[in-house]
Amino acid sequence: MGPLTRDGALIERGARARPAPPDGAMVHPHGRALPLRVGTRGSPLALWQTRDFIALITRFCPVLRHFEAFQEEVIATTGDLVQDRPLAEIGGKGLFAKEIHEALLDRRVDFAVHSLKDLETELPPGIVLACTLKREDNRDALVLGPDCAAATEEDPWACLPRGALVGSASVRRQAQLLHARPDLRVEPIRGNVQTRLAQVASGRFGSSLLALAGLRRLGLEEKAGVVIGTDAMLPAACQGIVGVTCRDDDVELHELLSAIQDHESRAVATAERALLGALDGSCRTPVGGHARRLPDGRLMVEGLIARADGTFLLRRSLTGLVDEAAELGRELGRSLWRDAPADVFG
Ligand SMILES: NCc1[nH]cc(CCC(=O)O)c1CC(=O)O
Repeated sequence: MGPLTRDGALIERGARARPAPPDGAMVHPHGRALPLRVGTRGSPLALWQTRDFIALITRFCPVLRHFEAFQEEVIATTGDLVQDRPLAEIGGKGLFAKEIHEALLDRRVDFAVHSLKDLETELPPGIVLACTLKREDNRDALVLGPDCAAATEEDPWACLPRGALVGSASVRRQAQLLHARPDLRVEPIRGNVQTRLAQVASGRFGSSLLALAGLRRLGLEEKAGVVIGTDAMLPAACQGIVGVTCRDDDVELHELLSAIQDHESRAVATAERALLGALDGSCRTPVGGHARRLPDGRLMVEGLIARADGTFLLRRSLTGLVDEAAELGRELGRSLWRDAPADVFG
């Protein structure tokens, strides 16, 4: 195995997993059968993230570079299959991961790559979050249609005309937008990033809110008309972070995966997932979370809970030691939970 230090700037882009060679399983020095089967959703963003991860792990484990070491298994999830309704209506948690967890537990795949913000805080027994990658920018961005004005620095919403229709299926984005701009209308927009962009370009929606991370990974950053600062819109917990799951009894793979983990990202993910867990809302509950390291090394966690129509919004922060990331997130979550009206929990 090669050196396990990580240099985010050196990640190879666009590496592709290939099918296993016809002459059967290969064995790598730890006695493990190759190829390793990687579970992934099939959206362009999911595939990009999976291939980026394969490039990364290959970099740190050169032995995997010399073989056709990975095999992608594309898995359709409930979140992918239901395109005609907002996910909040379907209910339940982990709509983008259930089928992927099942594939892991059935040993149809060895590990899986996820957008961590779509992964439920309590994983099924037998599955662990083995690794989190360096966080991409976690801010949201406005994609602007032809009727929008030029963006200004001081007011990110000023470019939206009065009464404009904004496409978003996220109650978190909707609540914060309506809180700032009660004149706007928000209607659900679904589908992958490209589909949403097309619906703004066609005029069906005046604008849309998307994660900057997704646009950037897909090479579509120029579509971000305005990048919304976290003061104006608190991102979703773990937005911009890719996480990798495996079976907890797969000790050697777990070790390999956790060796390439980004520790900073793990700390903020731990705090943000604990915050989310403590709030215990339904997927109709608008919740935001953002943790970051301060220059003095401590961890600051910000959290937000709101009513979907924007008529209630509570935002607080808590600062503490990085080693207590989970406790910090949980305590902040509990404090928000105590002071939010019952109806926001859906
Ligand atoms: N729910 C879909 C989803 N899951 C992760 C991302 C963006 C990438 C990331 O957060 O890492 C997106 C698209 C979006 O919210 O615009």
